Formats: sequence, structure tokens, C-alpha cells
Amino acid sequence: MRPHTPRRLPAFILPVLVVLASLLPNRLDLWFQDRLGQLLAQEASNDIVIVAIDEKSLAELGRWPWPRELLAGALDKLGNARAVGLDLVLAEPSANPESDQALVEALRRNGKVFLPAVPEVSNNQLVETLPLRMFAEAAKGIGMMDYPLDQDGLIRRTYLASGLGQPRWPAFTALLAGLPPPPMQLDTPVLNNRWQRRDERLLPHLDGKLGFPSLSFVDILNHNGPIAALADKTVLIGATASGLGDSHLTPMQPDWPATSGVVINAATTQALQNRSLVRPLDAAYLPPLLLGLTLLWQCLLRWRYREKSIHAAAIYSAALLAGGVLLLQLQQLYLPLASLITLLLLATVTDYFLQQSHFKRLALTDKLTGLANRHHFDDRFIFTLQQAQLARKPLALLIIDVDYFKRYNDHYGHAAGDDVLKKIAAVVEQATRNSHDLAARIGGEEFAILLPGASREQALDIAATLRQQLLLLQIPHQQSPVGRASCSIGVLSQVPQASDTVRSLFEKADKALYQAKHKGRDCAEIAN
Ligand SMILES: Nc1nc2c(ncn2[C@@H]2O[C@H](COP(=O)(O)OP(=O)(O)OP(=O)(O)O)[C@@H](O)[C@H]2O)c(=O)[nH]1
Repeated sequence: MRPHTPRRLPAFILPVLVVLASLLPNRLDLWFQDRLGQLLAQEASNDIVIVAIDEKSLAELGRWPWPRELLAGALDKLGNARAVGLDLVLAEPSANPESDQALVEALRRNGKVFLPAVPEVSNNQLVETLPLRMFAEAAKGIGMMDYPLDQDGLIRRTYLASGLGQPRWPAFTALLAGLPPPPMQLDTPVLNNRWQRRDERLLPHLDGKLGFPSLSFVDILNHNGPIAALADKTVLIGATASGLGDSHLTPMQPDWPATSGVVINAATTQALQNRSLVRPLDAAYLPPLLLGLTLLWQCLLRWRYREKSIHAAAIYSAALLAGGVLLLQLQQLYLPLASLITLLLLATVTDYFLQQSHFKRLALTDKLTGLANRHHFDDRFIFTLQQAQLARKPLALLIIDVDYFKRYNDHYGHAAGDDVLKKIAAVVEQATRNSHDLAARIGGEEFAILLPGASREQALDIAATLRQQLLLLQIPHQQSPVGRASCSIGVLSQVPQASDTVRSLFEKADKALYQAKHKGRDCAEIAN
């Protein structure tokens, strides 16, 4: 055993690394985020209306895709809406060019229609799928619908701008919410092939399912003239029929039947209009925040909460939680609270166990030399003796006593005596062969080594090597007949009998030590 110093550093670095490493797939945080979202769910507003391409419309108008004149007809009924989002990807021309032309004209007549662009995977990378140029130019604006999938297959986030090479497209929902649309960027050159995103936002939760007022597409189409009820409303036209496949798992609806894309867009638009859409903390701020909070925690622990670290961790976690919820409510900023609190608990638990092991080591260690103390030695001796008795294997014990040490103290002083004891302790420890051997300081100037399995020859060899090593140190001792520090060693090695006890073995080794002293010191004697 060596002297031990408290190991503070890992207690504070390790948890930071653990949490940082687990941040990306941090399911705990996602779970936590979902629960918080449910707690703060909003009610669907009446200002957003969904025109649903539903089963009823498909039954009456025929299978999808419909001739684009039908879309044009519906758009003509929505002339008094505040804004219209045509939640369909119009990237391909239809077989009939007149159909497309009819839609272009309806887009122009309406004048408030926004069209979506979407990221699509091609050759393992995302590319932009834009509406046909003729539609794009006739629409009021193009917005990107960028809802990446999380590892668990749910969508939880979107971006206020994204695109290929640079985040050049505003979000489709941002345009619908009336956030100032940047100019059309159809002709902006693509800088590189990397998909770029900016201004991450978390999807809002809605109270209940399909809470938005909804009308069947076919009813709109068959209506005579503009629909008064839609005046100044934000209208989203999109597929809700399950056969059309535009539905997604979200924290709002994590199981099938999932939420339709048009409802997700409506909920996001509403949150953008209310300015209640939540932004997560930028990943770049996370490491400094984690480090700062951990440092603060360490300071608190050192300052006054050392003995009550578990209580303090609970209070600190509650404070973090409250702070996090407050930030969410007041600033719409989401902190990865689960990670932060996990970090804190990890730091506390690690710290606690390091403390415990530190104290445990202290209780078993001799303060001056760092060797095992008498208490530790006796415990190990009992255990080792039982093992040797069961296995019928030899057990050796060396008792090492410094010669004329009283004279040394008297001559050189107690402090110098302490230094000599430390040097001898180092020599004693060097004599051990492996982790099963144990070297200890069992008295003022008395040491012992327990050597399980060592034969008489081996034990005598070890004693001789030990004396040799001490001789090499040449510690001056003018009051000793040999002029240097030396020791006498009592050696015992035997296969212990059932009747042998720690005490009886000690007595035998002690007797051998007495003989060594009696012979004139600076030698080793073995017990019979
Ligand atoms: N410096 C120092 N001295 C100690 C310590 N513990 C015990 N001693 C001293 O060790 C000395 C032991 O003296 P004795 O038991 O008479 O043995 P000795 O002088 O070594 O004589 P022999 O063993 O017969 O050779 C005493 O003077 C103790 O005060 C310690 O921790 N530090």
C-alpha cells in the first residue's frame, strides 16, 4: 500500500465526459422534453383552419393524385383567407399541361398561397425538392418543411431556415405565421452539398388530437363562391386520409395512427404566431454550461455541504429544474435538464464513493509510512491463516524490528527517527512479491510481512534480500556497533495446523526475533 491523496479531479471531470458523450442519443432528455411539452401543451386556435384531403374527398373526387384543376378550384374559394399553405409537394409536372396552367393561374389570382419545399435523401445526402418553377413563381413564397427524425423515429424539432449549401429557405410555417419572408431565392447558386440548418425549434404540443377546425376539401370545392368563415384565417390544405401516407410520429401522438403533416404544420404555425415556439439551448453553449454548473456544484460542496452532499444535490437539482421551467415559460428556451441533473447526481455519487474509499483507506493505513496498519494486518492475517489451513499450504510471517532505535532517536532526534522509519518501510514494502503479500507497520519501530504460500527457503531469502537492501541504504547510526541502521528479523514458515491461531504464530515469529536480537542483532532467525 502507498500513501493516498484524495482524488478530486475524476469526480468532476468524469461525469462531464459521460454526459457529453451521451448527449446525442440522450433518451432521458427526450423523454423529459416530451413530458414537459405535454405539461405545457397549448389549445388549438380557431384562427387556423385545415382543409383536409380526407377519405370523404377521395371517395367523391376519385383516387389521388387529382387533376390540378381541382386544387385550382379550391384555391379560388379561399380568396379572403389571410394566408394559404398548400401542403403538397408540386415537384412534378402533371400529364396534362393545361391542368398545371390552371393551377398557376389560381395561385396568381389568390396571391397569398405559400408552397413547401422538402429535403429528400438522394445518394445518402439531403437535397432540395422544390415546387416546379412555374408554381414557385406564381406562389407568394416557398418555405422549407424540415422535420428531421430522432433516433426513436419521432419528430420533435424543426428549423426556421434550412437548405442546401446554406439555410436559404425560411420555414414553410414561418411564412404562414406571417414572419417577414425573405425574397424568393430560386436562383441562388448552391454553394456546397451540405444540408444547412439554422434556428432549431421544438415542435409544440397540442391539447387533444386534431384540435384545429377542419373542413373537407370536397366541401370547399363544392361551395358556391368564397367561404365567409375563412375570412382572415390561416388555411392549410393538406392530406389527412391515412392512405396518403403523410403522417408522422410525434410526442403529441407517439403511436399509430400518427399525426398528419398538415396538423404538425398547423401547430407549429400557431406557436410561431403566439411566439411560444420553444428553442433548445444551442449545442455550442452546452459544454461551458455543464462545466460552469459542475464547478459551482463543487464549490458549494467544498464551501459547506460536504457532509450533506445528497441533500444538497436534491436541492440543487430542484433549483435547476425550477430554473429550467422558468426559462421555458418566460424565454421559450429549453435546457437539457435531464442531462444537467444526471450530471449532478453522477458527480455527487462519484464524489461520495471516492470520499468513502478515501476514508476507508485512511482507516487501514499507517499515517507515517503509508503501509498497512496493525488493524489491517490482523484482519488479513486471520483470513490468510484460514485459507492456508483449508488449503494445507505454507504461510510465512516476518517480523522486522529496527535495532537500537531508541539510541537513534536519542542521538539524531525524533524527526530524523521518523525519516528512517519511512525509509525502512519502503524497503519492507519492496520485499513483498505480489498483491497477496502484505507489509505492515505493527508497532513503533516494528514491521511485519505476511507471505501466503512462501516456504522456509523463500521466507529466508526474502528476509536476506530485505537486510541487503537496508545495508545498501547505509543509513548512518553512530550509536550502533555496526555504524549504520540495521534490523533483526524473526522468520516463521509452516503449514498451519488446525490448532494454530494468529496469536500462536505471532508468538513463534516473535520468539525467532528475540533469538536474532539475542545473537547480536542485524540478522534473521527462523522459528523451528
Ligand atoms: N522517531 C520515532 N520513534 C519511535 C516511533 N515509535 C516508537 N519509536 C521509538 O522507538 C524506540 C524503540 O525502543 P526500544 O523498544 O527500546 O528498542 P530499540 O531501542 O530499537 O532496541 P532493540 O530493539 O533492542 O534493538 C523508542 O525510543 C520509541 O520512542 C515513531 O513513530 N517515531
